[in-house]
Amino acid sequence: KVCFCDTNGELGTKTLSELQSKYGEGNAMFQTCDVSLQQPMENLFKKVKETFGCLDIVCNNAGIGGEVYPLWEKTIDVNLKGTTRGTLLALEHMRTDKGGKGGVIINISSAAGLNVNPLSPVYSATKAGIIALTRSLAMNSEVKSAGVRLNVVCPAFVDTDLIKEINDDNCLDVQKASKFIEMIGVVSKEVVVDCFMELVRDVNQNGAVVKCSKMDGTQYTSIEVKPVT
Ligand SMILES: NC(=O)C1=CN([C@@H]2O[C@H](COP(=O)(O)OP(=O)(O)OC[C@H]3O[C@@H](n4cnc5c(N)ncnc54)[C@H](O)[C@@H]3O)[C@@H](O)[C@H]2O)C=CC1
Ligand SMILES: CC/C=C\C[C@H](O)[C@H](O)/C=C/C=C/C=C\C=C\C(=O)C/C=C\CCC(=O)O
Repeated sequence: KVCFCDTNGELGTKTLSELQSKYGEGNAMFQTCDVSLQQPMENLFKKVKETFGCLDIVCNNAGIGGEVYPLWEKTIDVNLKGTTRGTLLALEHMRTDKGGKGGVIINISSAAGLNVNPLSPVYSATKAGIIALTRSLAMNSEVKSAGVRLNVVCPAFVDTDLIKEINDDNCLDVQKASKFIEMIGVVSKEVVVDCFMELVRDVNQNGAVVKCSKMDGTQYTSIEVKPVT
């Protein structure tokens, strides 16, 4: 069973029909919802719990690019605040100490958050924030005891609309970006899905940061962690 949300109602409804005809009407739900808004997101999580009984897997995936005002602020609202909101709501519904059944949260960051990207600094900062948020919660002893794992996927370039829409609003130098993307290469959506599924299925993965790139393949990063006592 799956529920997904998007601000694009038309695309969401089309995808919902496809999922329902493949997996059955009662097994897929779509809600138009903006991840940057608290109340609609709270309502959505409640609705999923009422409809499906519990939440086992949550993916915070919504993301945009924007480097000039007011788009840079929206980029922080959607990418960093939206992912934080979705993560905290997911935790609330999944934690065994709050009546949940445990589960796994997968957040979608970017290689731009692992590395730096001088052509999209605001985007890059939001994606670095997502990595820090996810790893920090994954290492929190109370979250661990409550049966929730958190992992993060950092794709380099993926064949989606996001990289087809590079312009002066979301990039500081479109020509340089195009050359950079050509150099790194672009992976298919399936590569990211495989990585996502591995992090869902492997119960030993908690706090994992995985980069998927055409140039380097799929790599688990190793960042030294000094345990907080
Ligand atoms: N395409 C790429 O090269 C890469 C993408 N990513 C990340 O992957 C994730 C998915 O992006 P793509 O599928 O590539 O882009 P996309 O542009 O095809 O899809 C993003 C989706 O998010 C939705 N969305 C935007 N703002 C929203 C909001 N406020 N609330 C709810 N939904 C909203 C859009 O309507 C769209 O359907 C994003 O977080 C992106 O930053 C990360 C690295 C590389
Ligand atoms: C170069 C892109 C510039 C602008 C793009 C816009 O901001 C756009 O809206 C979205 C960008 C999405 C970027 C996705 C991935 C970015 C990856 C990197 O910047 C770094 C990739 C590889 C670095 C080499 C490595 O670490 O392996």
